[in-house]
Amino acid sequence: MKIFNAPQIKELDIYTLQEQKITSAQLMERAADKCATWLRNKYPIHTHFTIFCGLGNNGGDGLVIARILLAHQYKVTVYVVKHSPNTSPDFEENLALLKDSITIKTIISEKHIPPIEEHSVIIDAMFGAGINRPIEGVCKILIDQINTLNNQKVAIDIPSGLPCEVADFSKENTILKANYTLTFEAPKLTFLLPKTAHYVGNWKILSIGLSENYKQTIETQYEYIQSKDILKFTEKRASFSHKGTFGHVEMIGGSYGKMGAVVLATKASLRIGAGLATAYTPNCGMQILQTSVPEAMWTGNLPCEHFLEGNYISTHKTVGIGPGLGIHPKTQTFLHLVIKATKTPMVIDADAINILAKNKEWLNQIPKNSILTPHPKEFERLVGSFTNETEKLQKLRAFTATYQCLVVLKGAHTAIADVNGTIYFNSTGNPGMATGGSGDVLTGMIAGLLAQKYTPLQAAILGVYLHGLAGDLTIKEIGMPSLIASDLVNYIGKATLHM
Ligand SMILES: NC(=O)C1=CN([C@@H]2O[C@H](COP(=O)(O)OP(=O)(O)OC[C@H]3O[C@@H](n4cnc5c(N)ncnc54)[C@H](OP(=O)(O)O)[C@@H]3O)[C@@H](O)[C@H]2O)[C@H](O)CC1
Ligand SMILES: [K+]
Repeated sequence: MKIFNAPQIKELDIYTLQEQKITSAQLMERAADKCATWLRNKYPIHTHFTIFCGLGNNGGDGLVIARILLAHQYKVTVYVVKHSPNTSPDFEENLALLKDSITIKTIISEKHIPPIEEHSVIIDAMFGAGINRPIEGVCKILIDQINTLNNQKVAIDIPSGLPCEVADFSKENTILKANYTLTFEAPKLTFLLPKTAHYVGNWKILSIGLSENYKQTIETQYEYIQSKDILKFTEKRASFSHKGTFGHVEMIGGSYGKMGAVVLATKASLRIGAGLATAYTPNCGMQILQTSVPEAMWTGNLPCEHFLEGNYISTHKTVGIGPGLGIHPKTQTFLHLVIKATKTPMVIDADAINILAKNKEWLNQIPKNSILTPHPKEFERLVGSFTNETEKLQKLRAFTATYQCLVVLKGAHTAIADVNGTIYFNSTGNPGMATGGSGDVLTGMIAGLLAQKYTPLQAAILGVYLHGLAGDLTIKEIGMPSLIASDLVNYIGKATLHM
């Protein structure tokens, strides 16, 4: 699903009105009706709503929602925050319609800000996608006050003050903190970024029937990955397949005391469907690997006992490297040899990333279209520090362009940055997955998919999506705090049933 910025949403609106031969007021009615339906399903009939409306179309949505809720016997109080002489035509039209049903109160200055009933649900329809500068004056005072209240707060389209994309003013801006956000058609970029996501609460996408034809023509820098995006490229197995059909993963890593990471990654590569897997570890890993993953083969390189060192000869398998690797100087040299000897895309994780961060001149030598899977701290080691989300995304794009690789930046809504600059955000996963070994499982899954001849972008997207889904399925059974990385491996199979 594409993620649009504010000008793109406007374009899409205008095209939709022409294509469907409807007025903007009819589109507003459709959008507000979706919100009202959601509210009616969630809140029982005696619920009181306090709706704060701005003067543009977000405010117009609020007025229509009020009209619909009133018609369904809800108790509704509406305030229009009059911060400017300008109003939108659809706001005016709906203000006139609502005036027939209730008295609408106006907030012009601080003294008009009302006390709010303790159990009233606050609907935020002050500013939506049209926000273009910091909020000041009476709106700021009102939002600051609302943010101190424990009432449930439902934002329409976007919490007031939050831009669709990160803007220069978002850092010091006043933003309403919602429990729920009912957003139209597609999520906004700021819903997916760590510094701004907490304003949005639980968000729901409400489809308002914008032109699918026109969406196809809009080029976006961001996408949101859902199950239907995955289904486009997953492949069924042909009847006459054999284990060679599904590739051979070579999982390189491990050091004394950190062998579990390779166990998890190797198992995950097999669970996601690689035909064969070989774990490549120091000698101290041989018995551990052979016992805990009997399906995999083992190889090492004498005389490395506790960490990998020495020579490396490629056997042209699909390489994943990093889990449990350590950063011993001899291991660093070994990693350089692996990178130079490997000619096809590889998965680079954990200490392999940390070693590259110490030896940046080697980055130019990694095979084209390789996939690096850093967590935020590892990413920072690679690209240097960043002060805000815009800078982080810029650095992410610059990195993939410079080194012609993909980056999987792990976290809530893991971001997959393609070589061409598109960034895909994941929709699966949960905080229970913030646990040791979770990343090693992901490395194994992506390597296993690469071995099965998915393209690097497909392998990264599919691996991240299914990894998150395995986590979501796990917590349904055992809860979040109990989730450990081995559970993720065990639930890969169930996750793939959704493909
Ligand atoms: N396709 C859709 O998604 C649909 C969305 N709808 C709703 O429409 C809004 C967007 O409406 P819009 O009128 O464009 O914008 P807003 O209501 O968010 O803002 C109105 C004006 O407010 C001014 N503004 C901006 N920032 C500030 C500020 N900090 N302080 C004061 N005023 C501000 C600005 O006008 P200026 O001329 O003053 O610059 C805005 O234009 C969308 O979010 C949905 O809720 C439709 O209802 C259906 C289709
Ligand atoms: K809003």
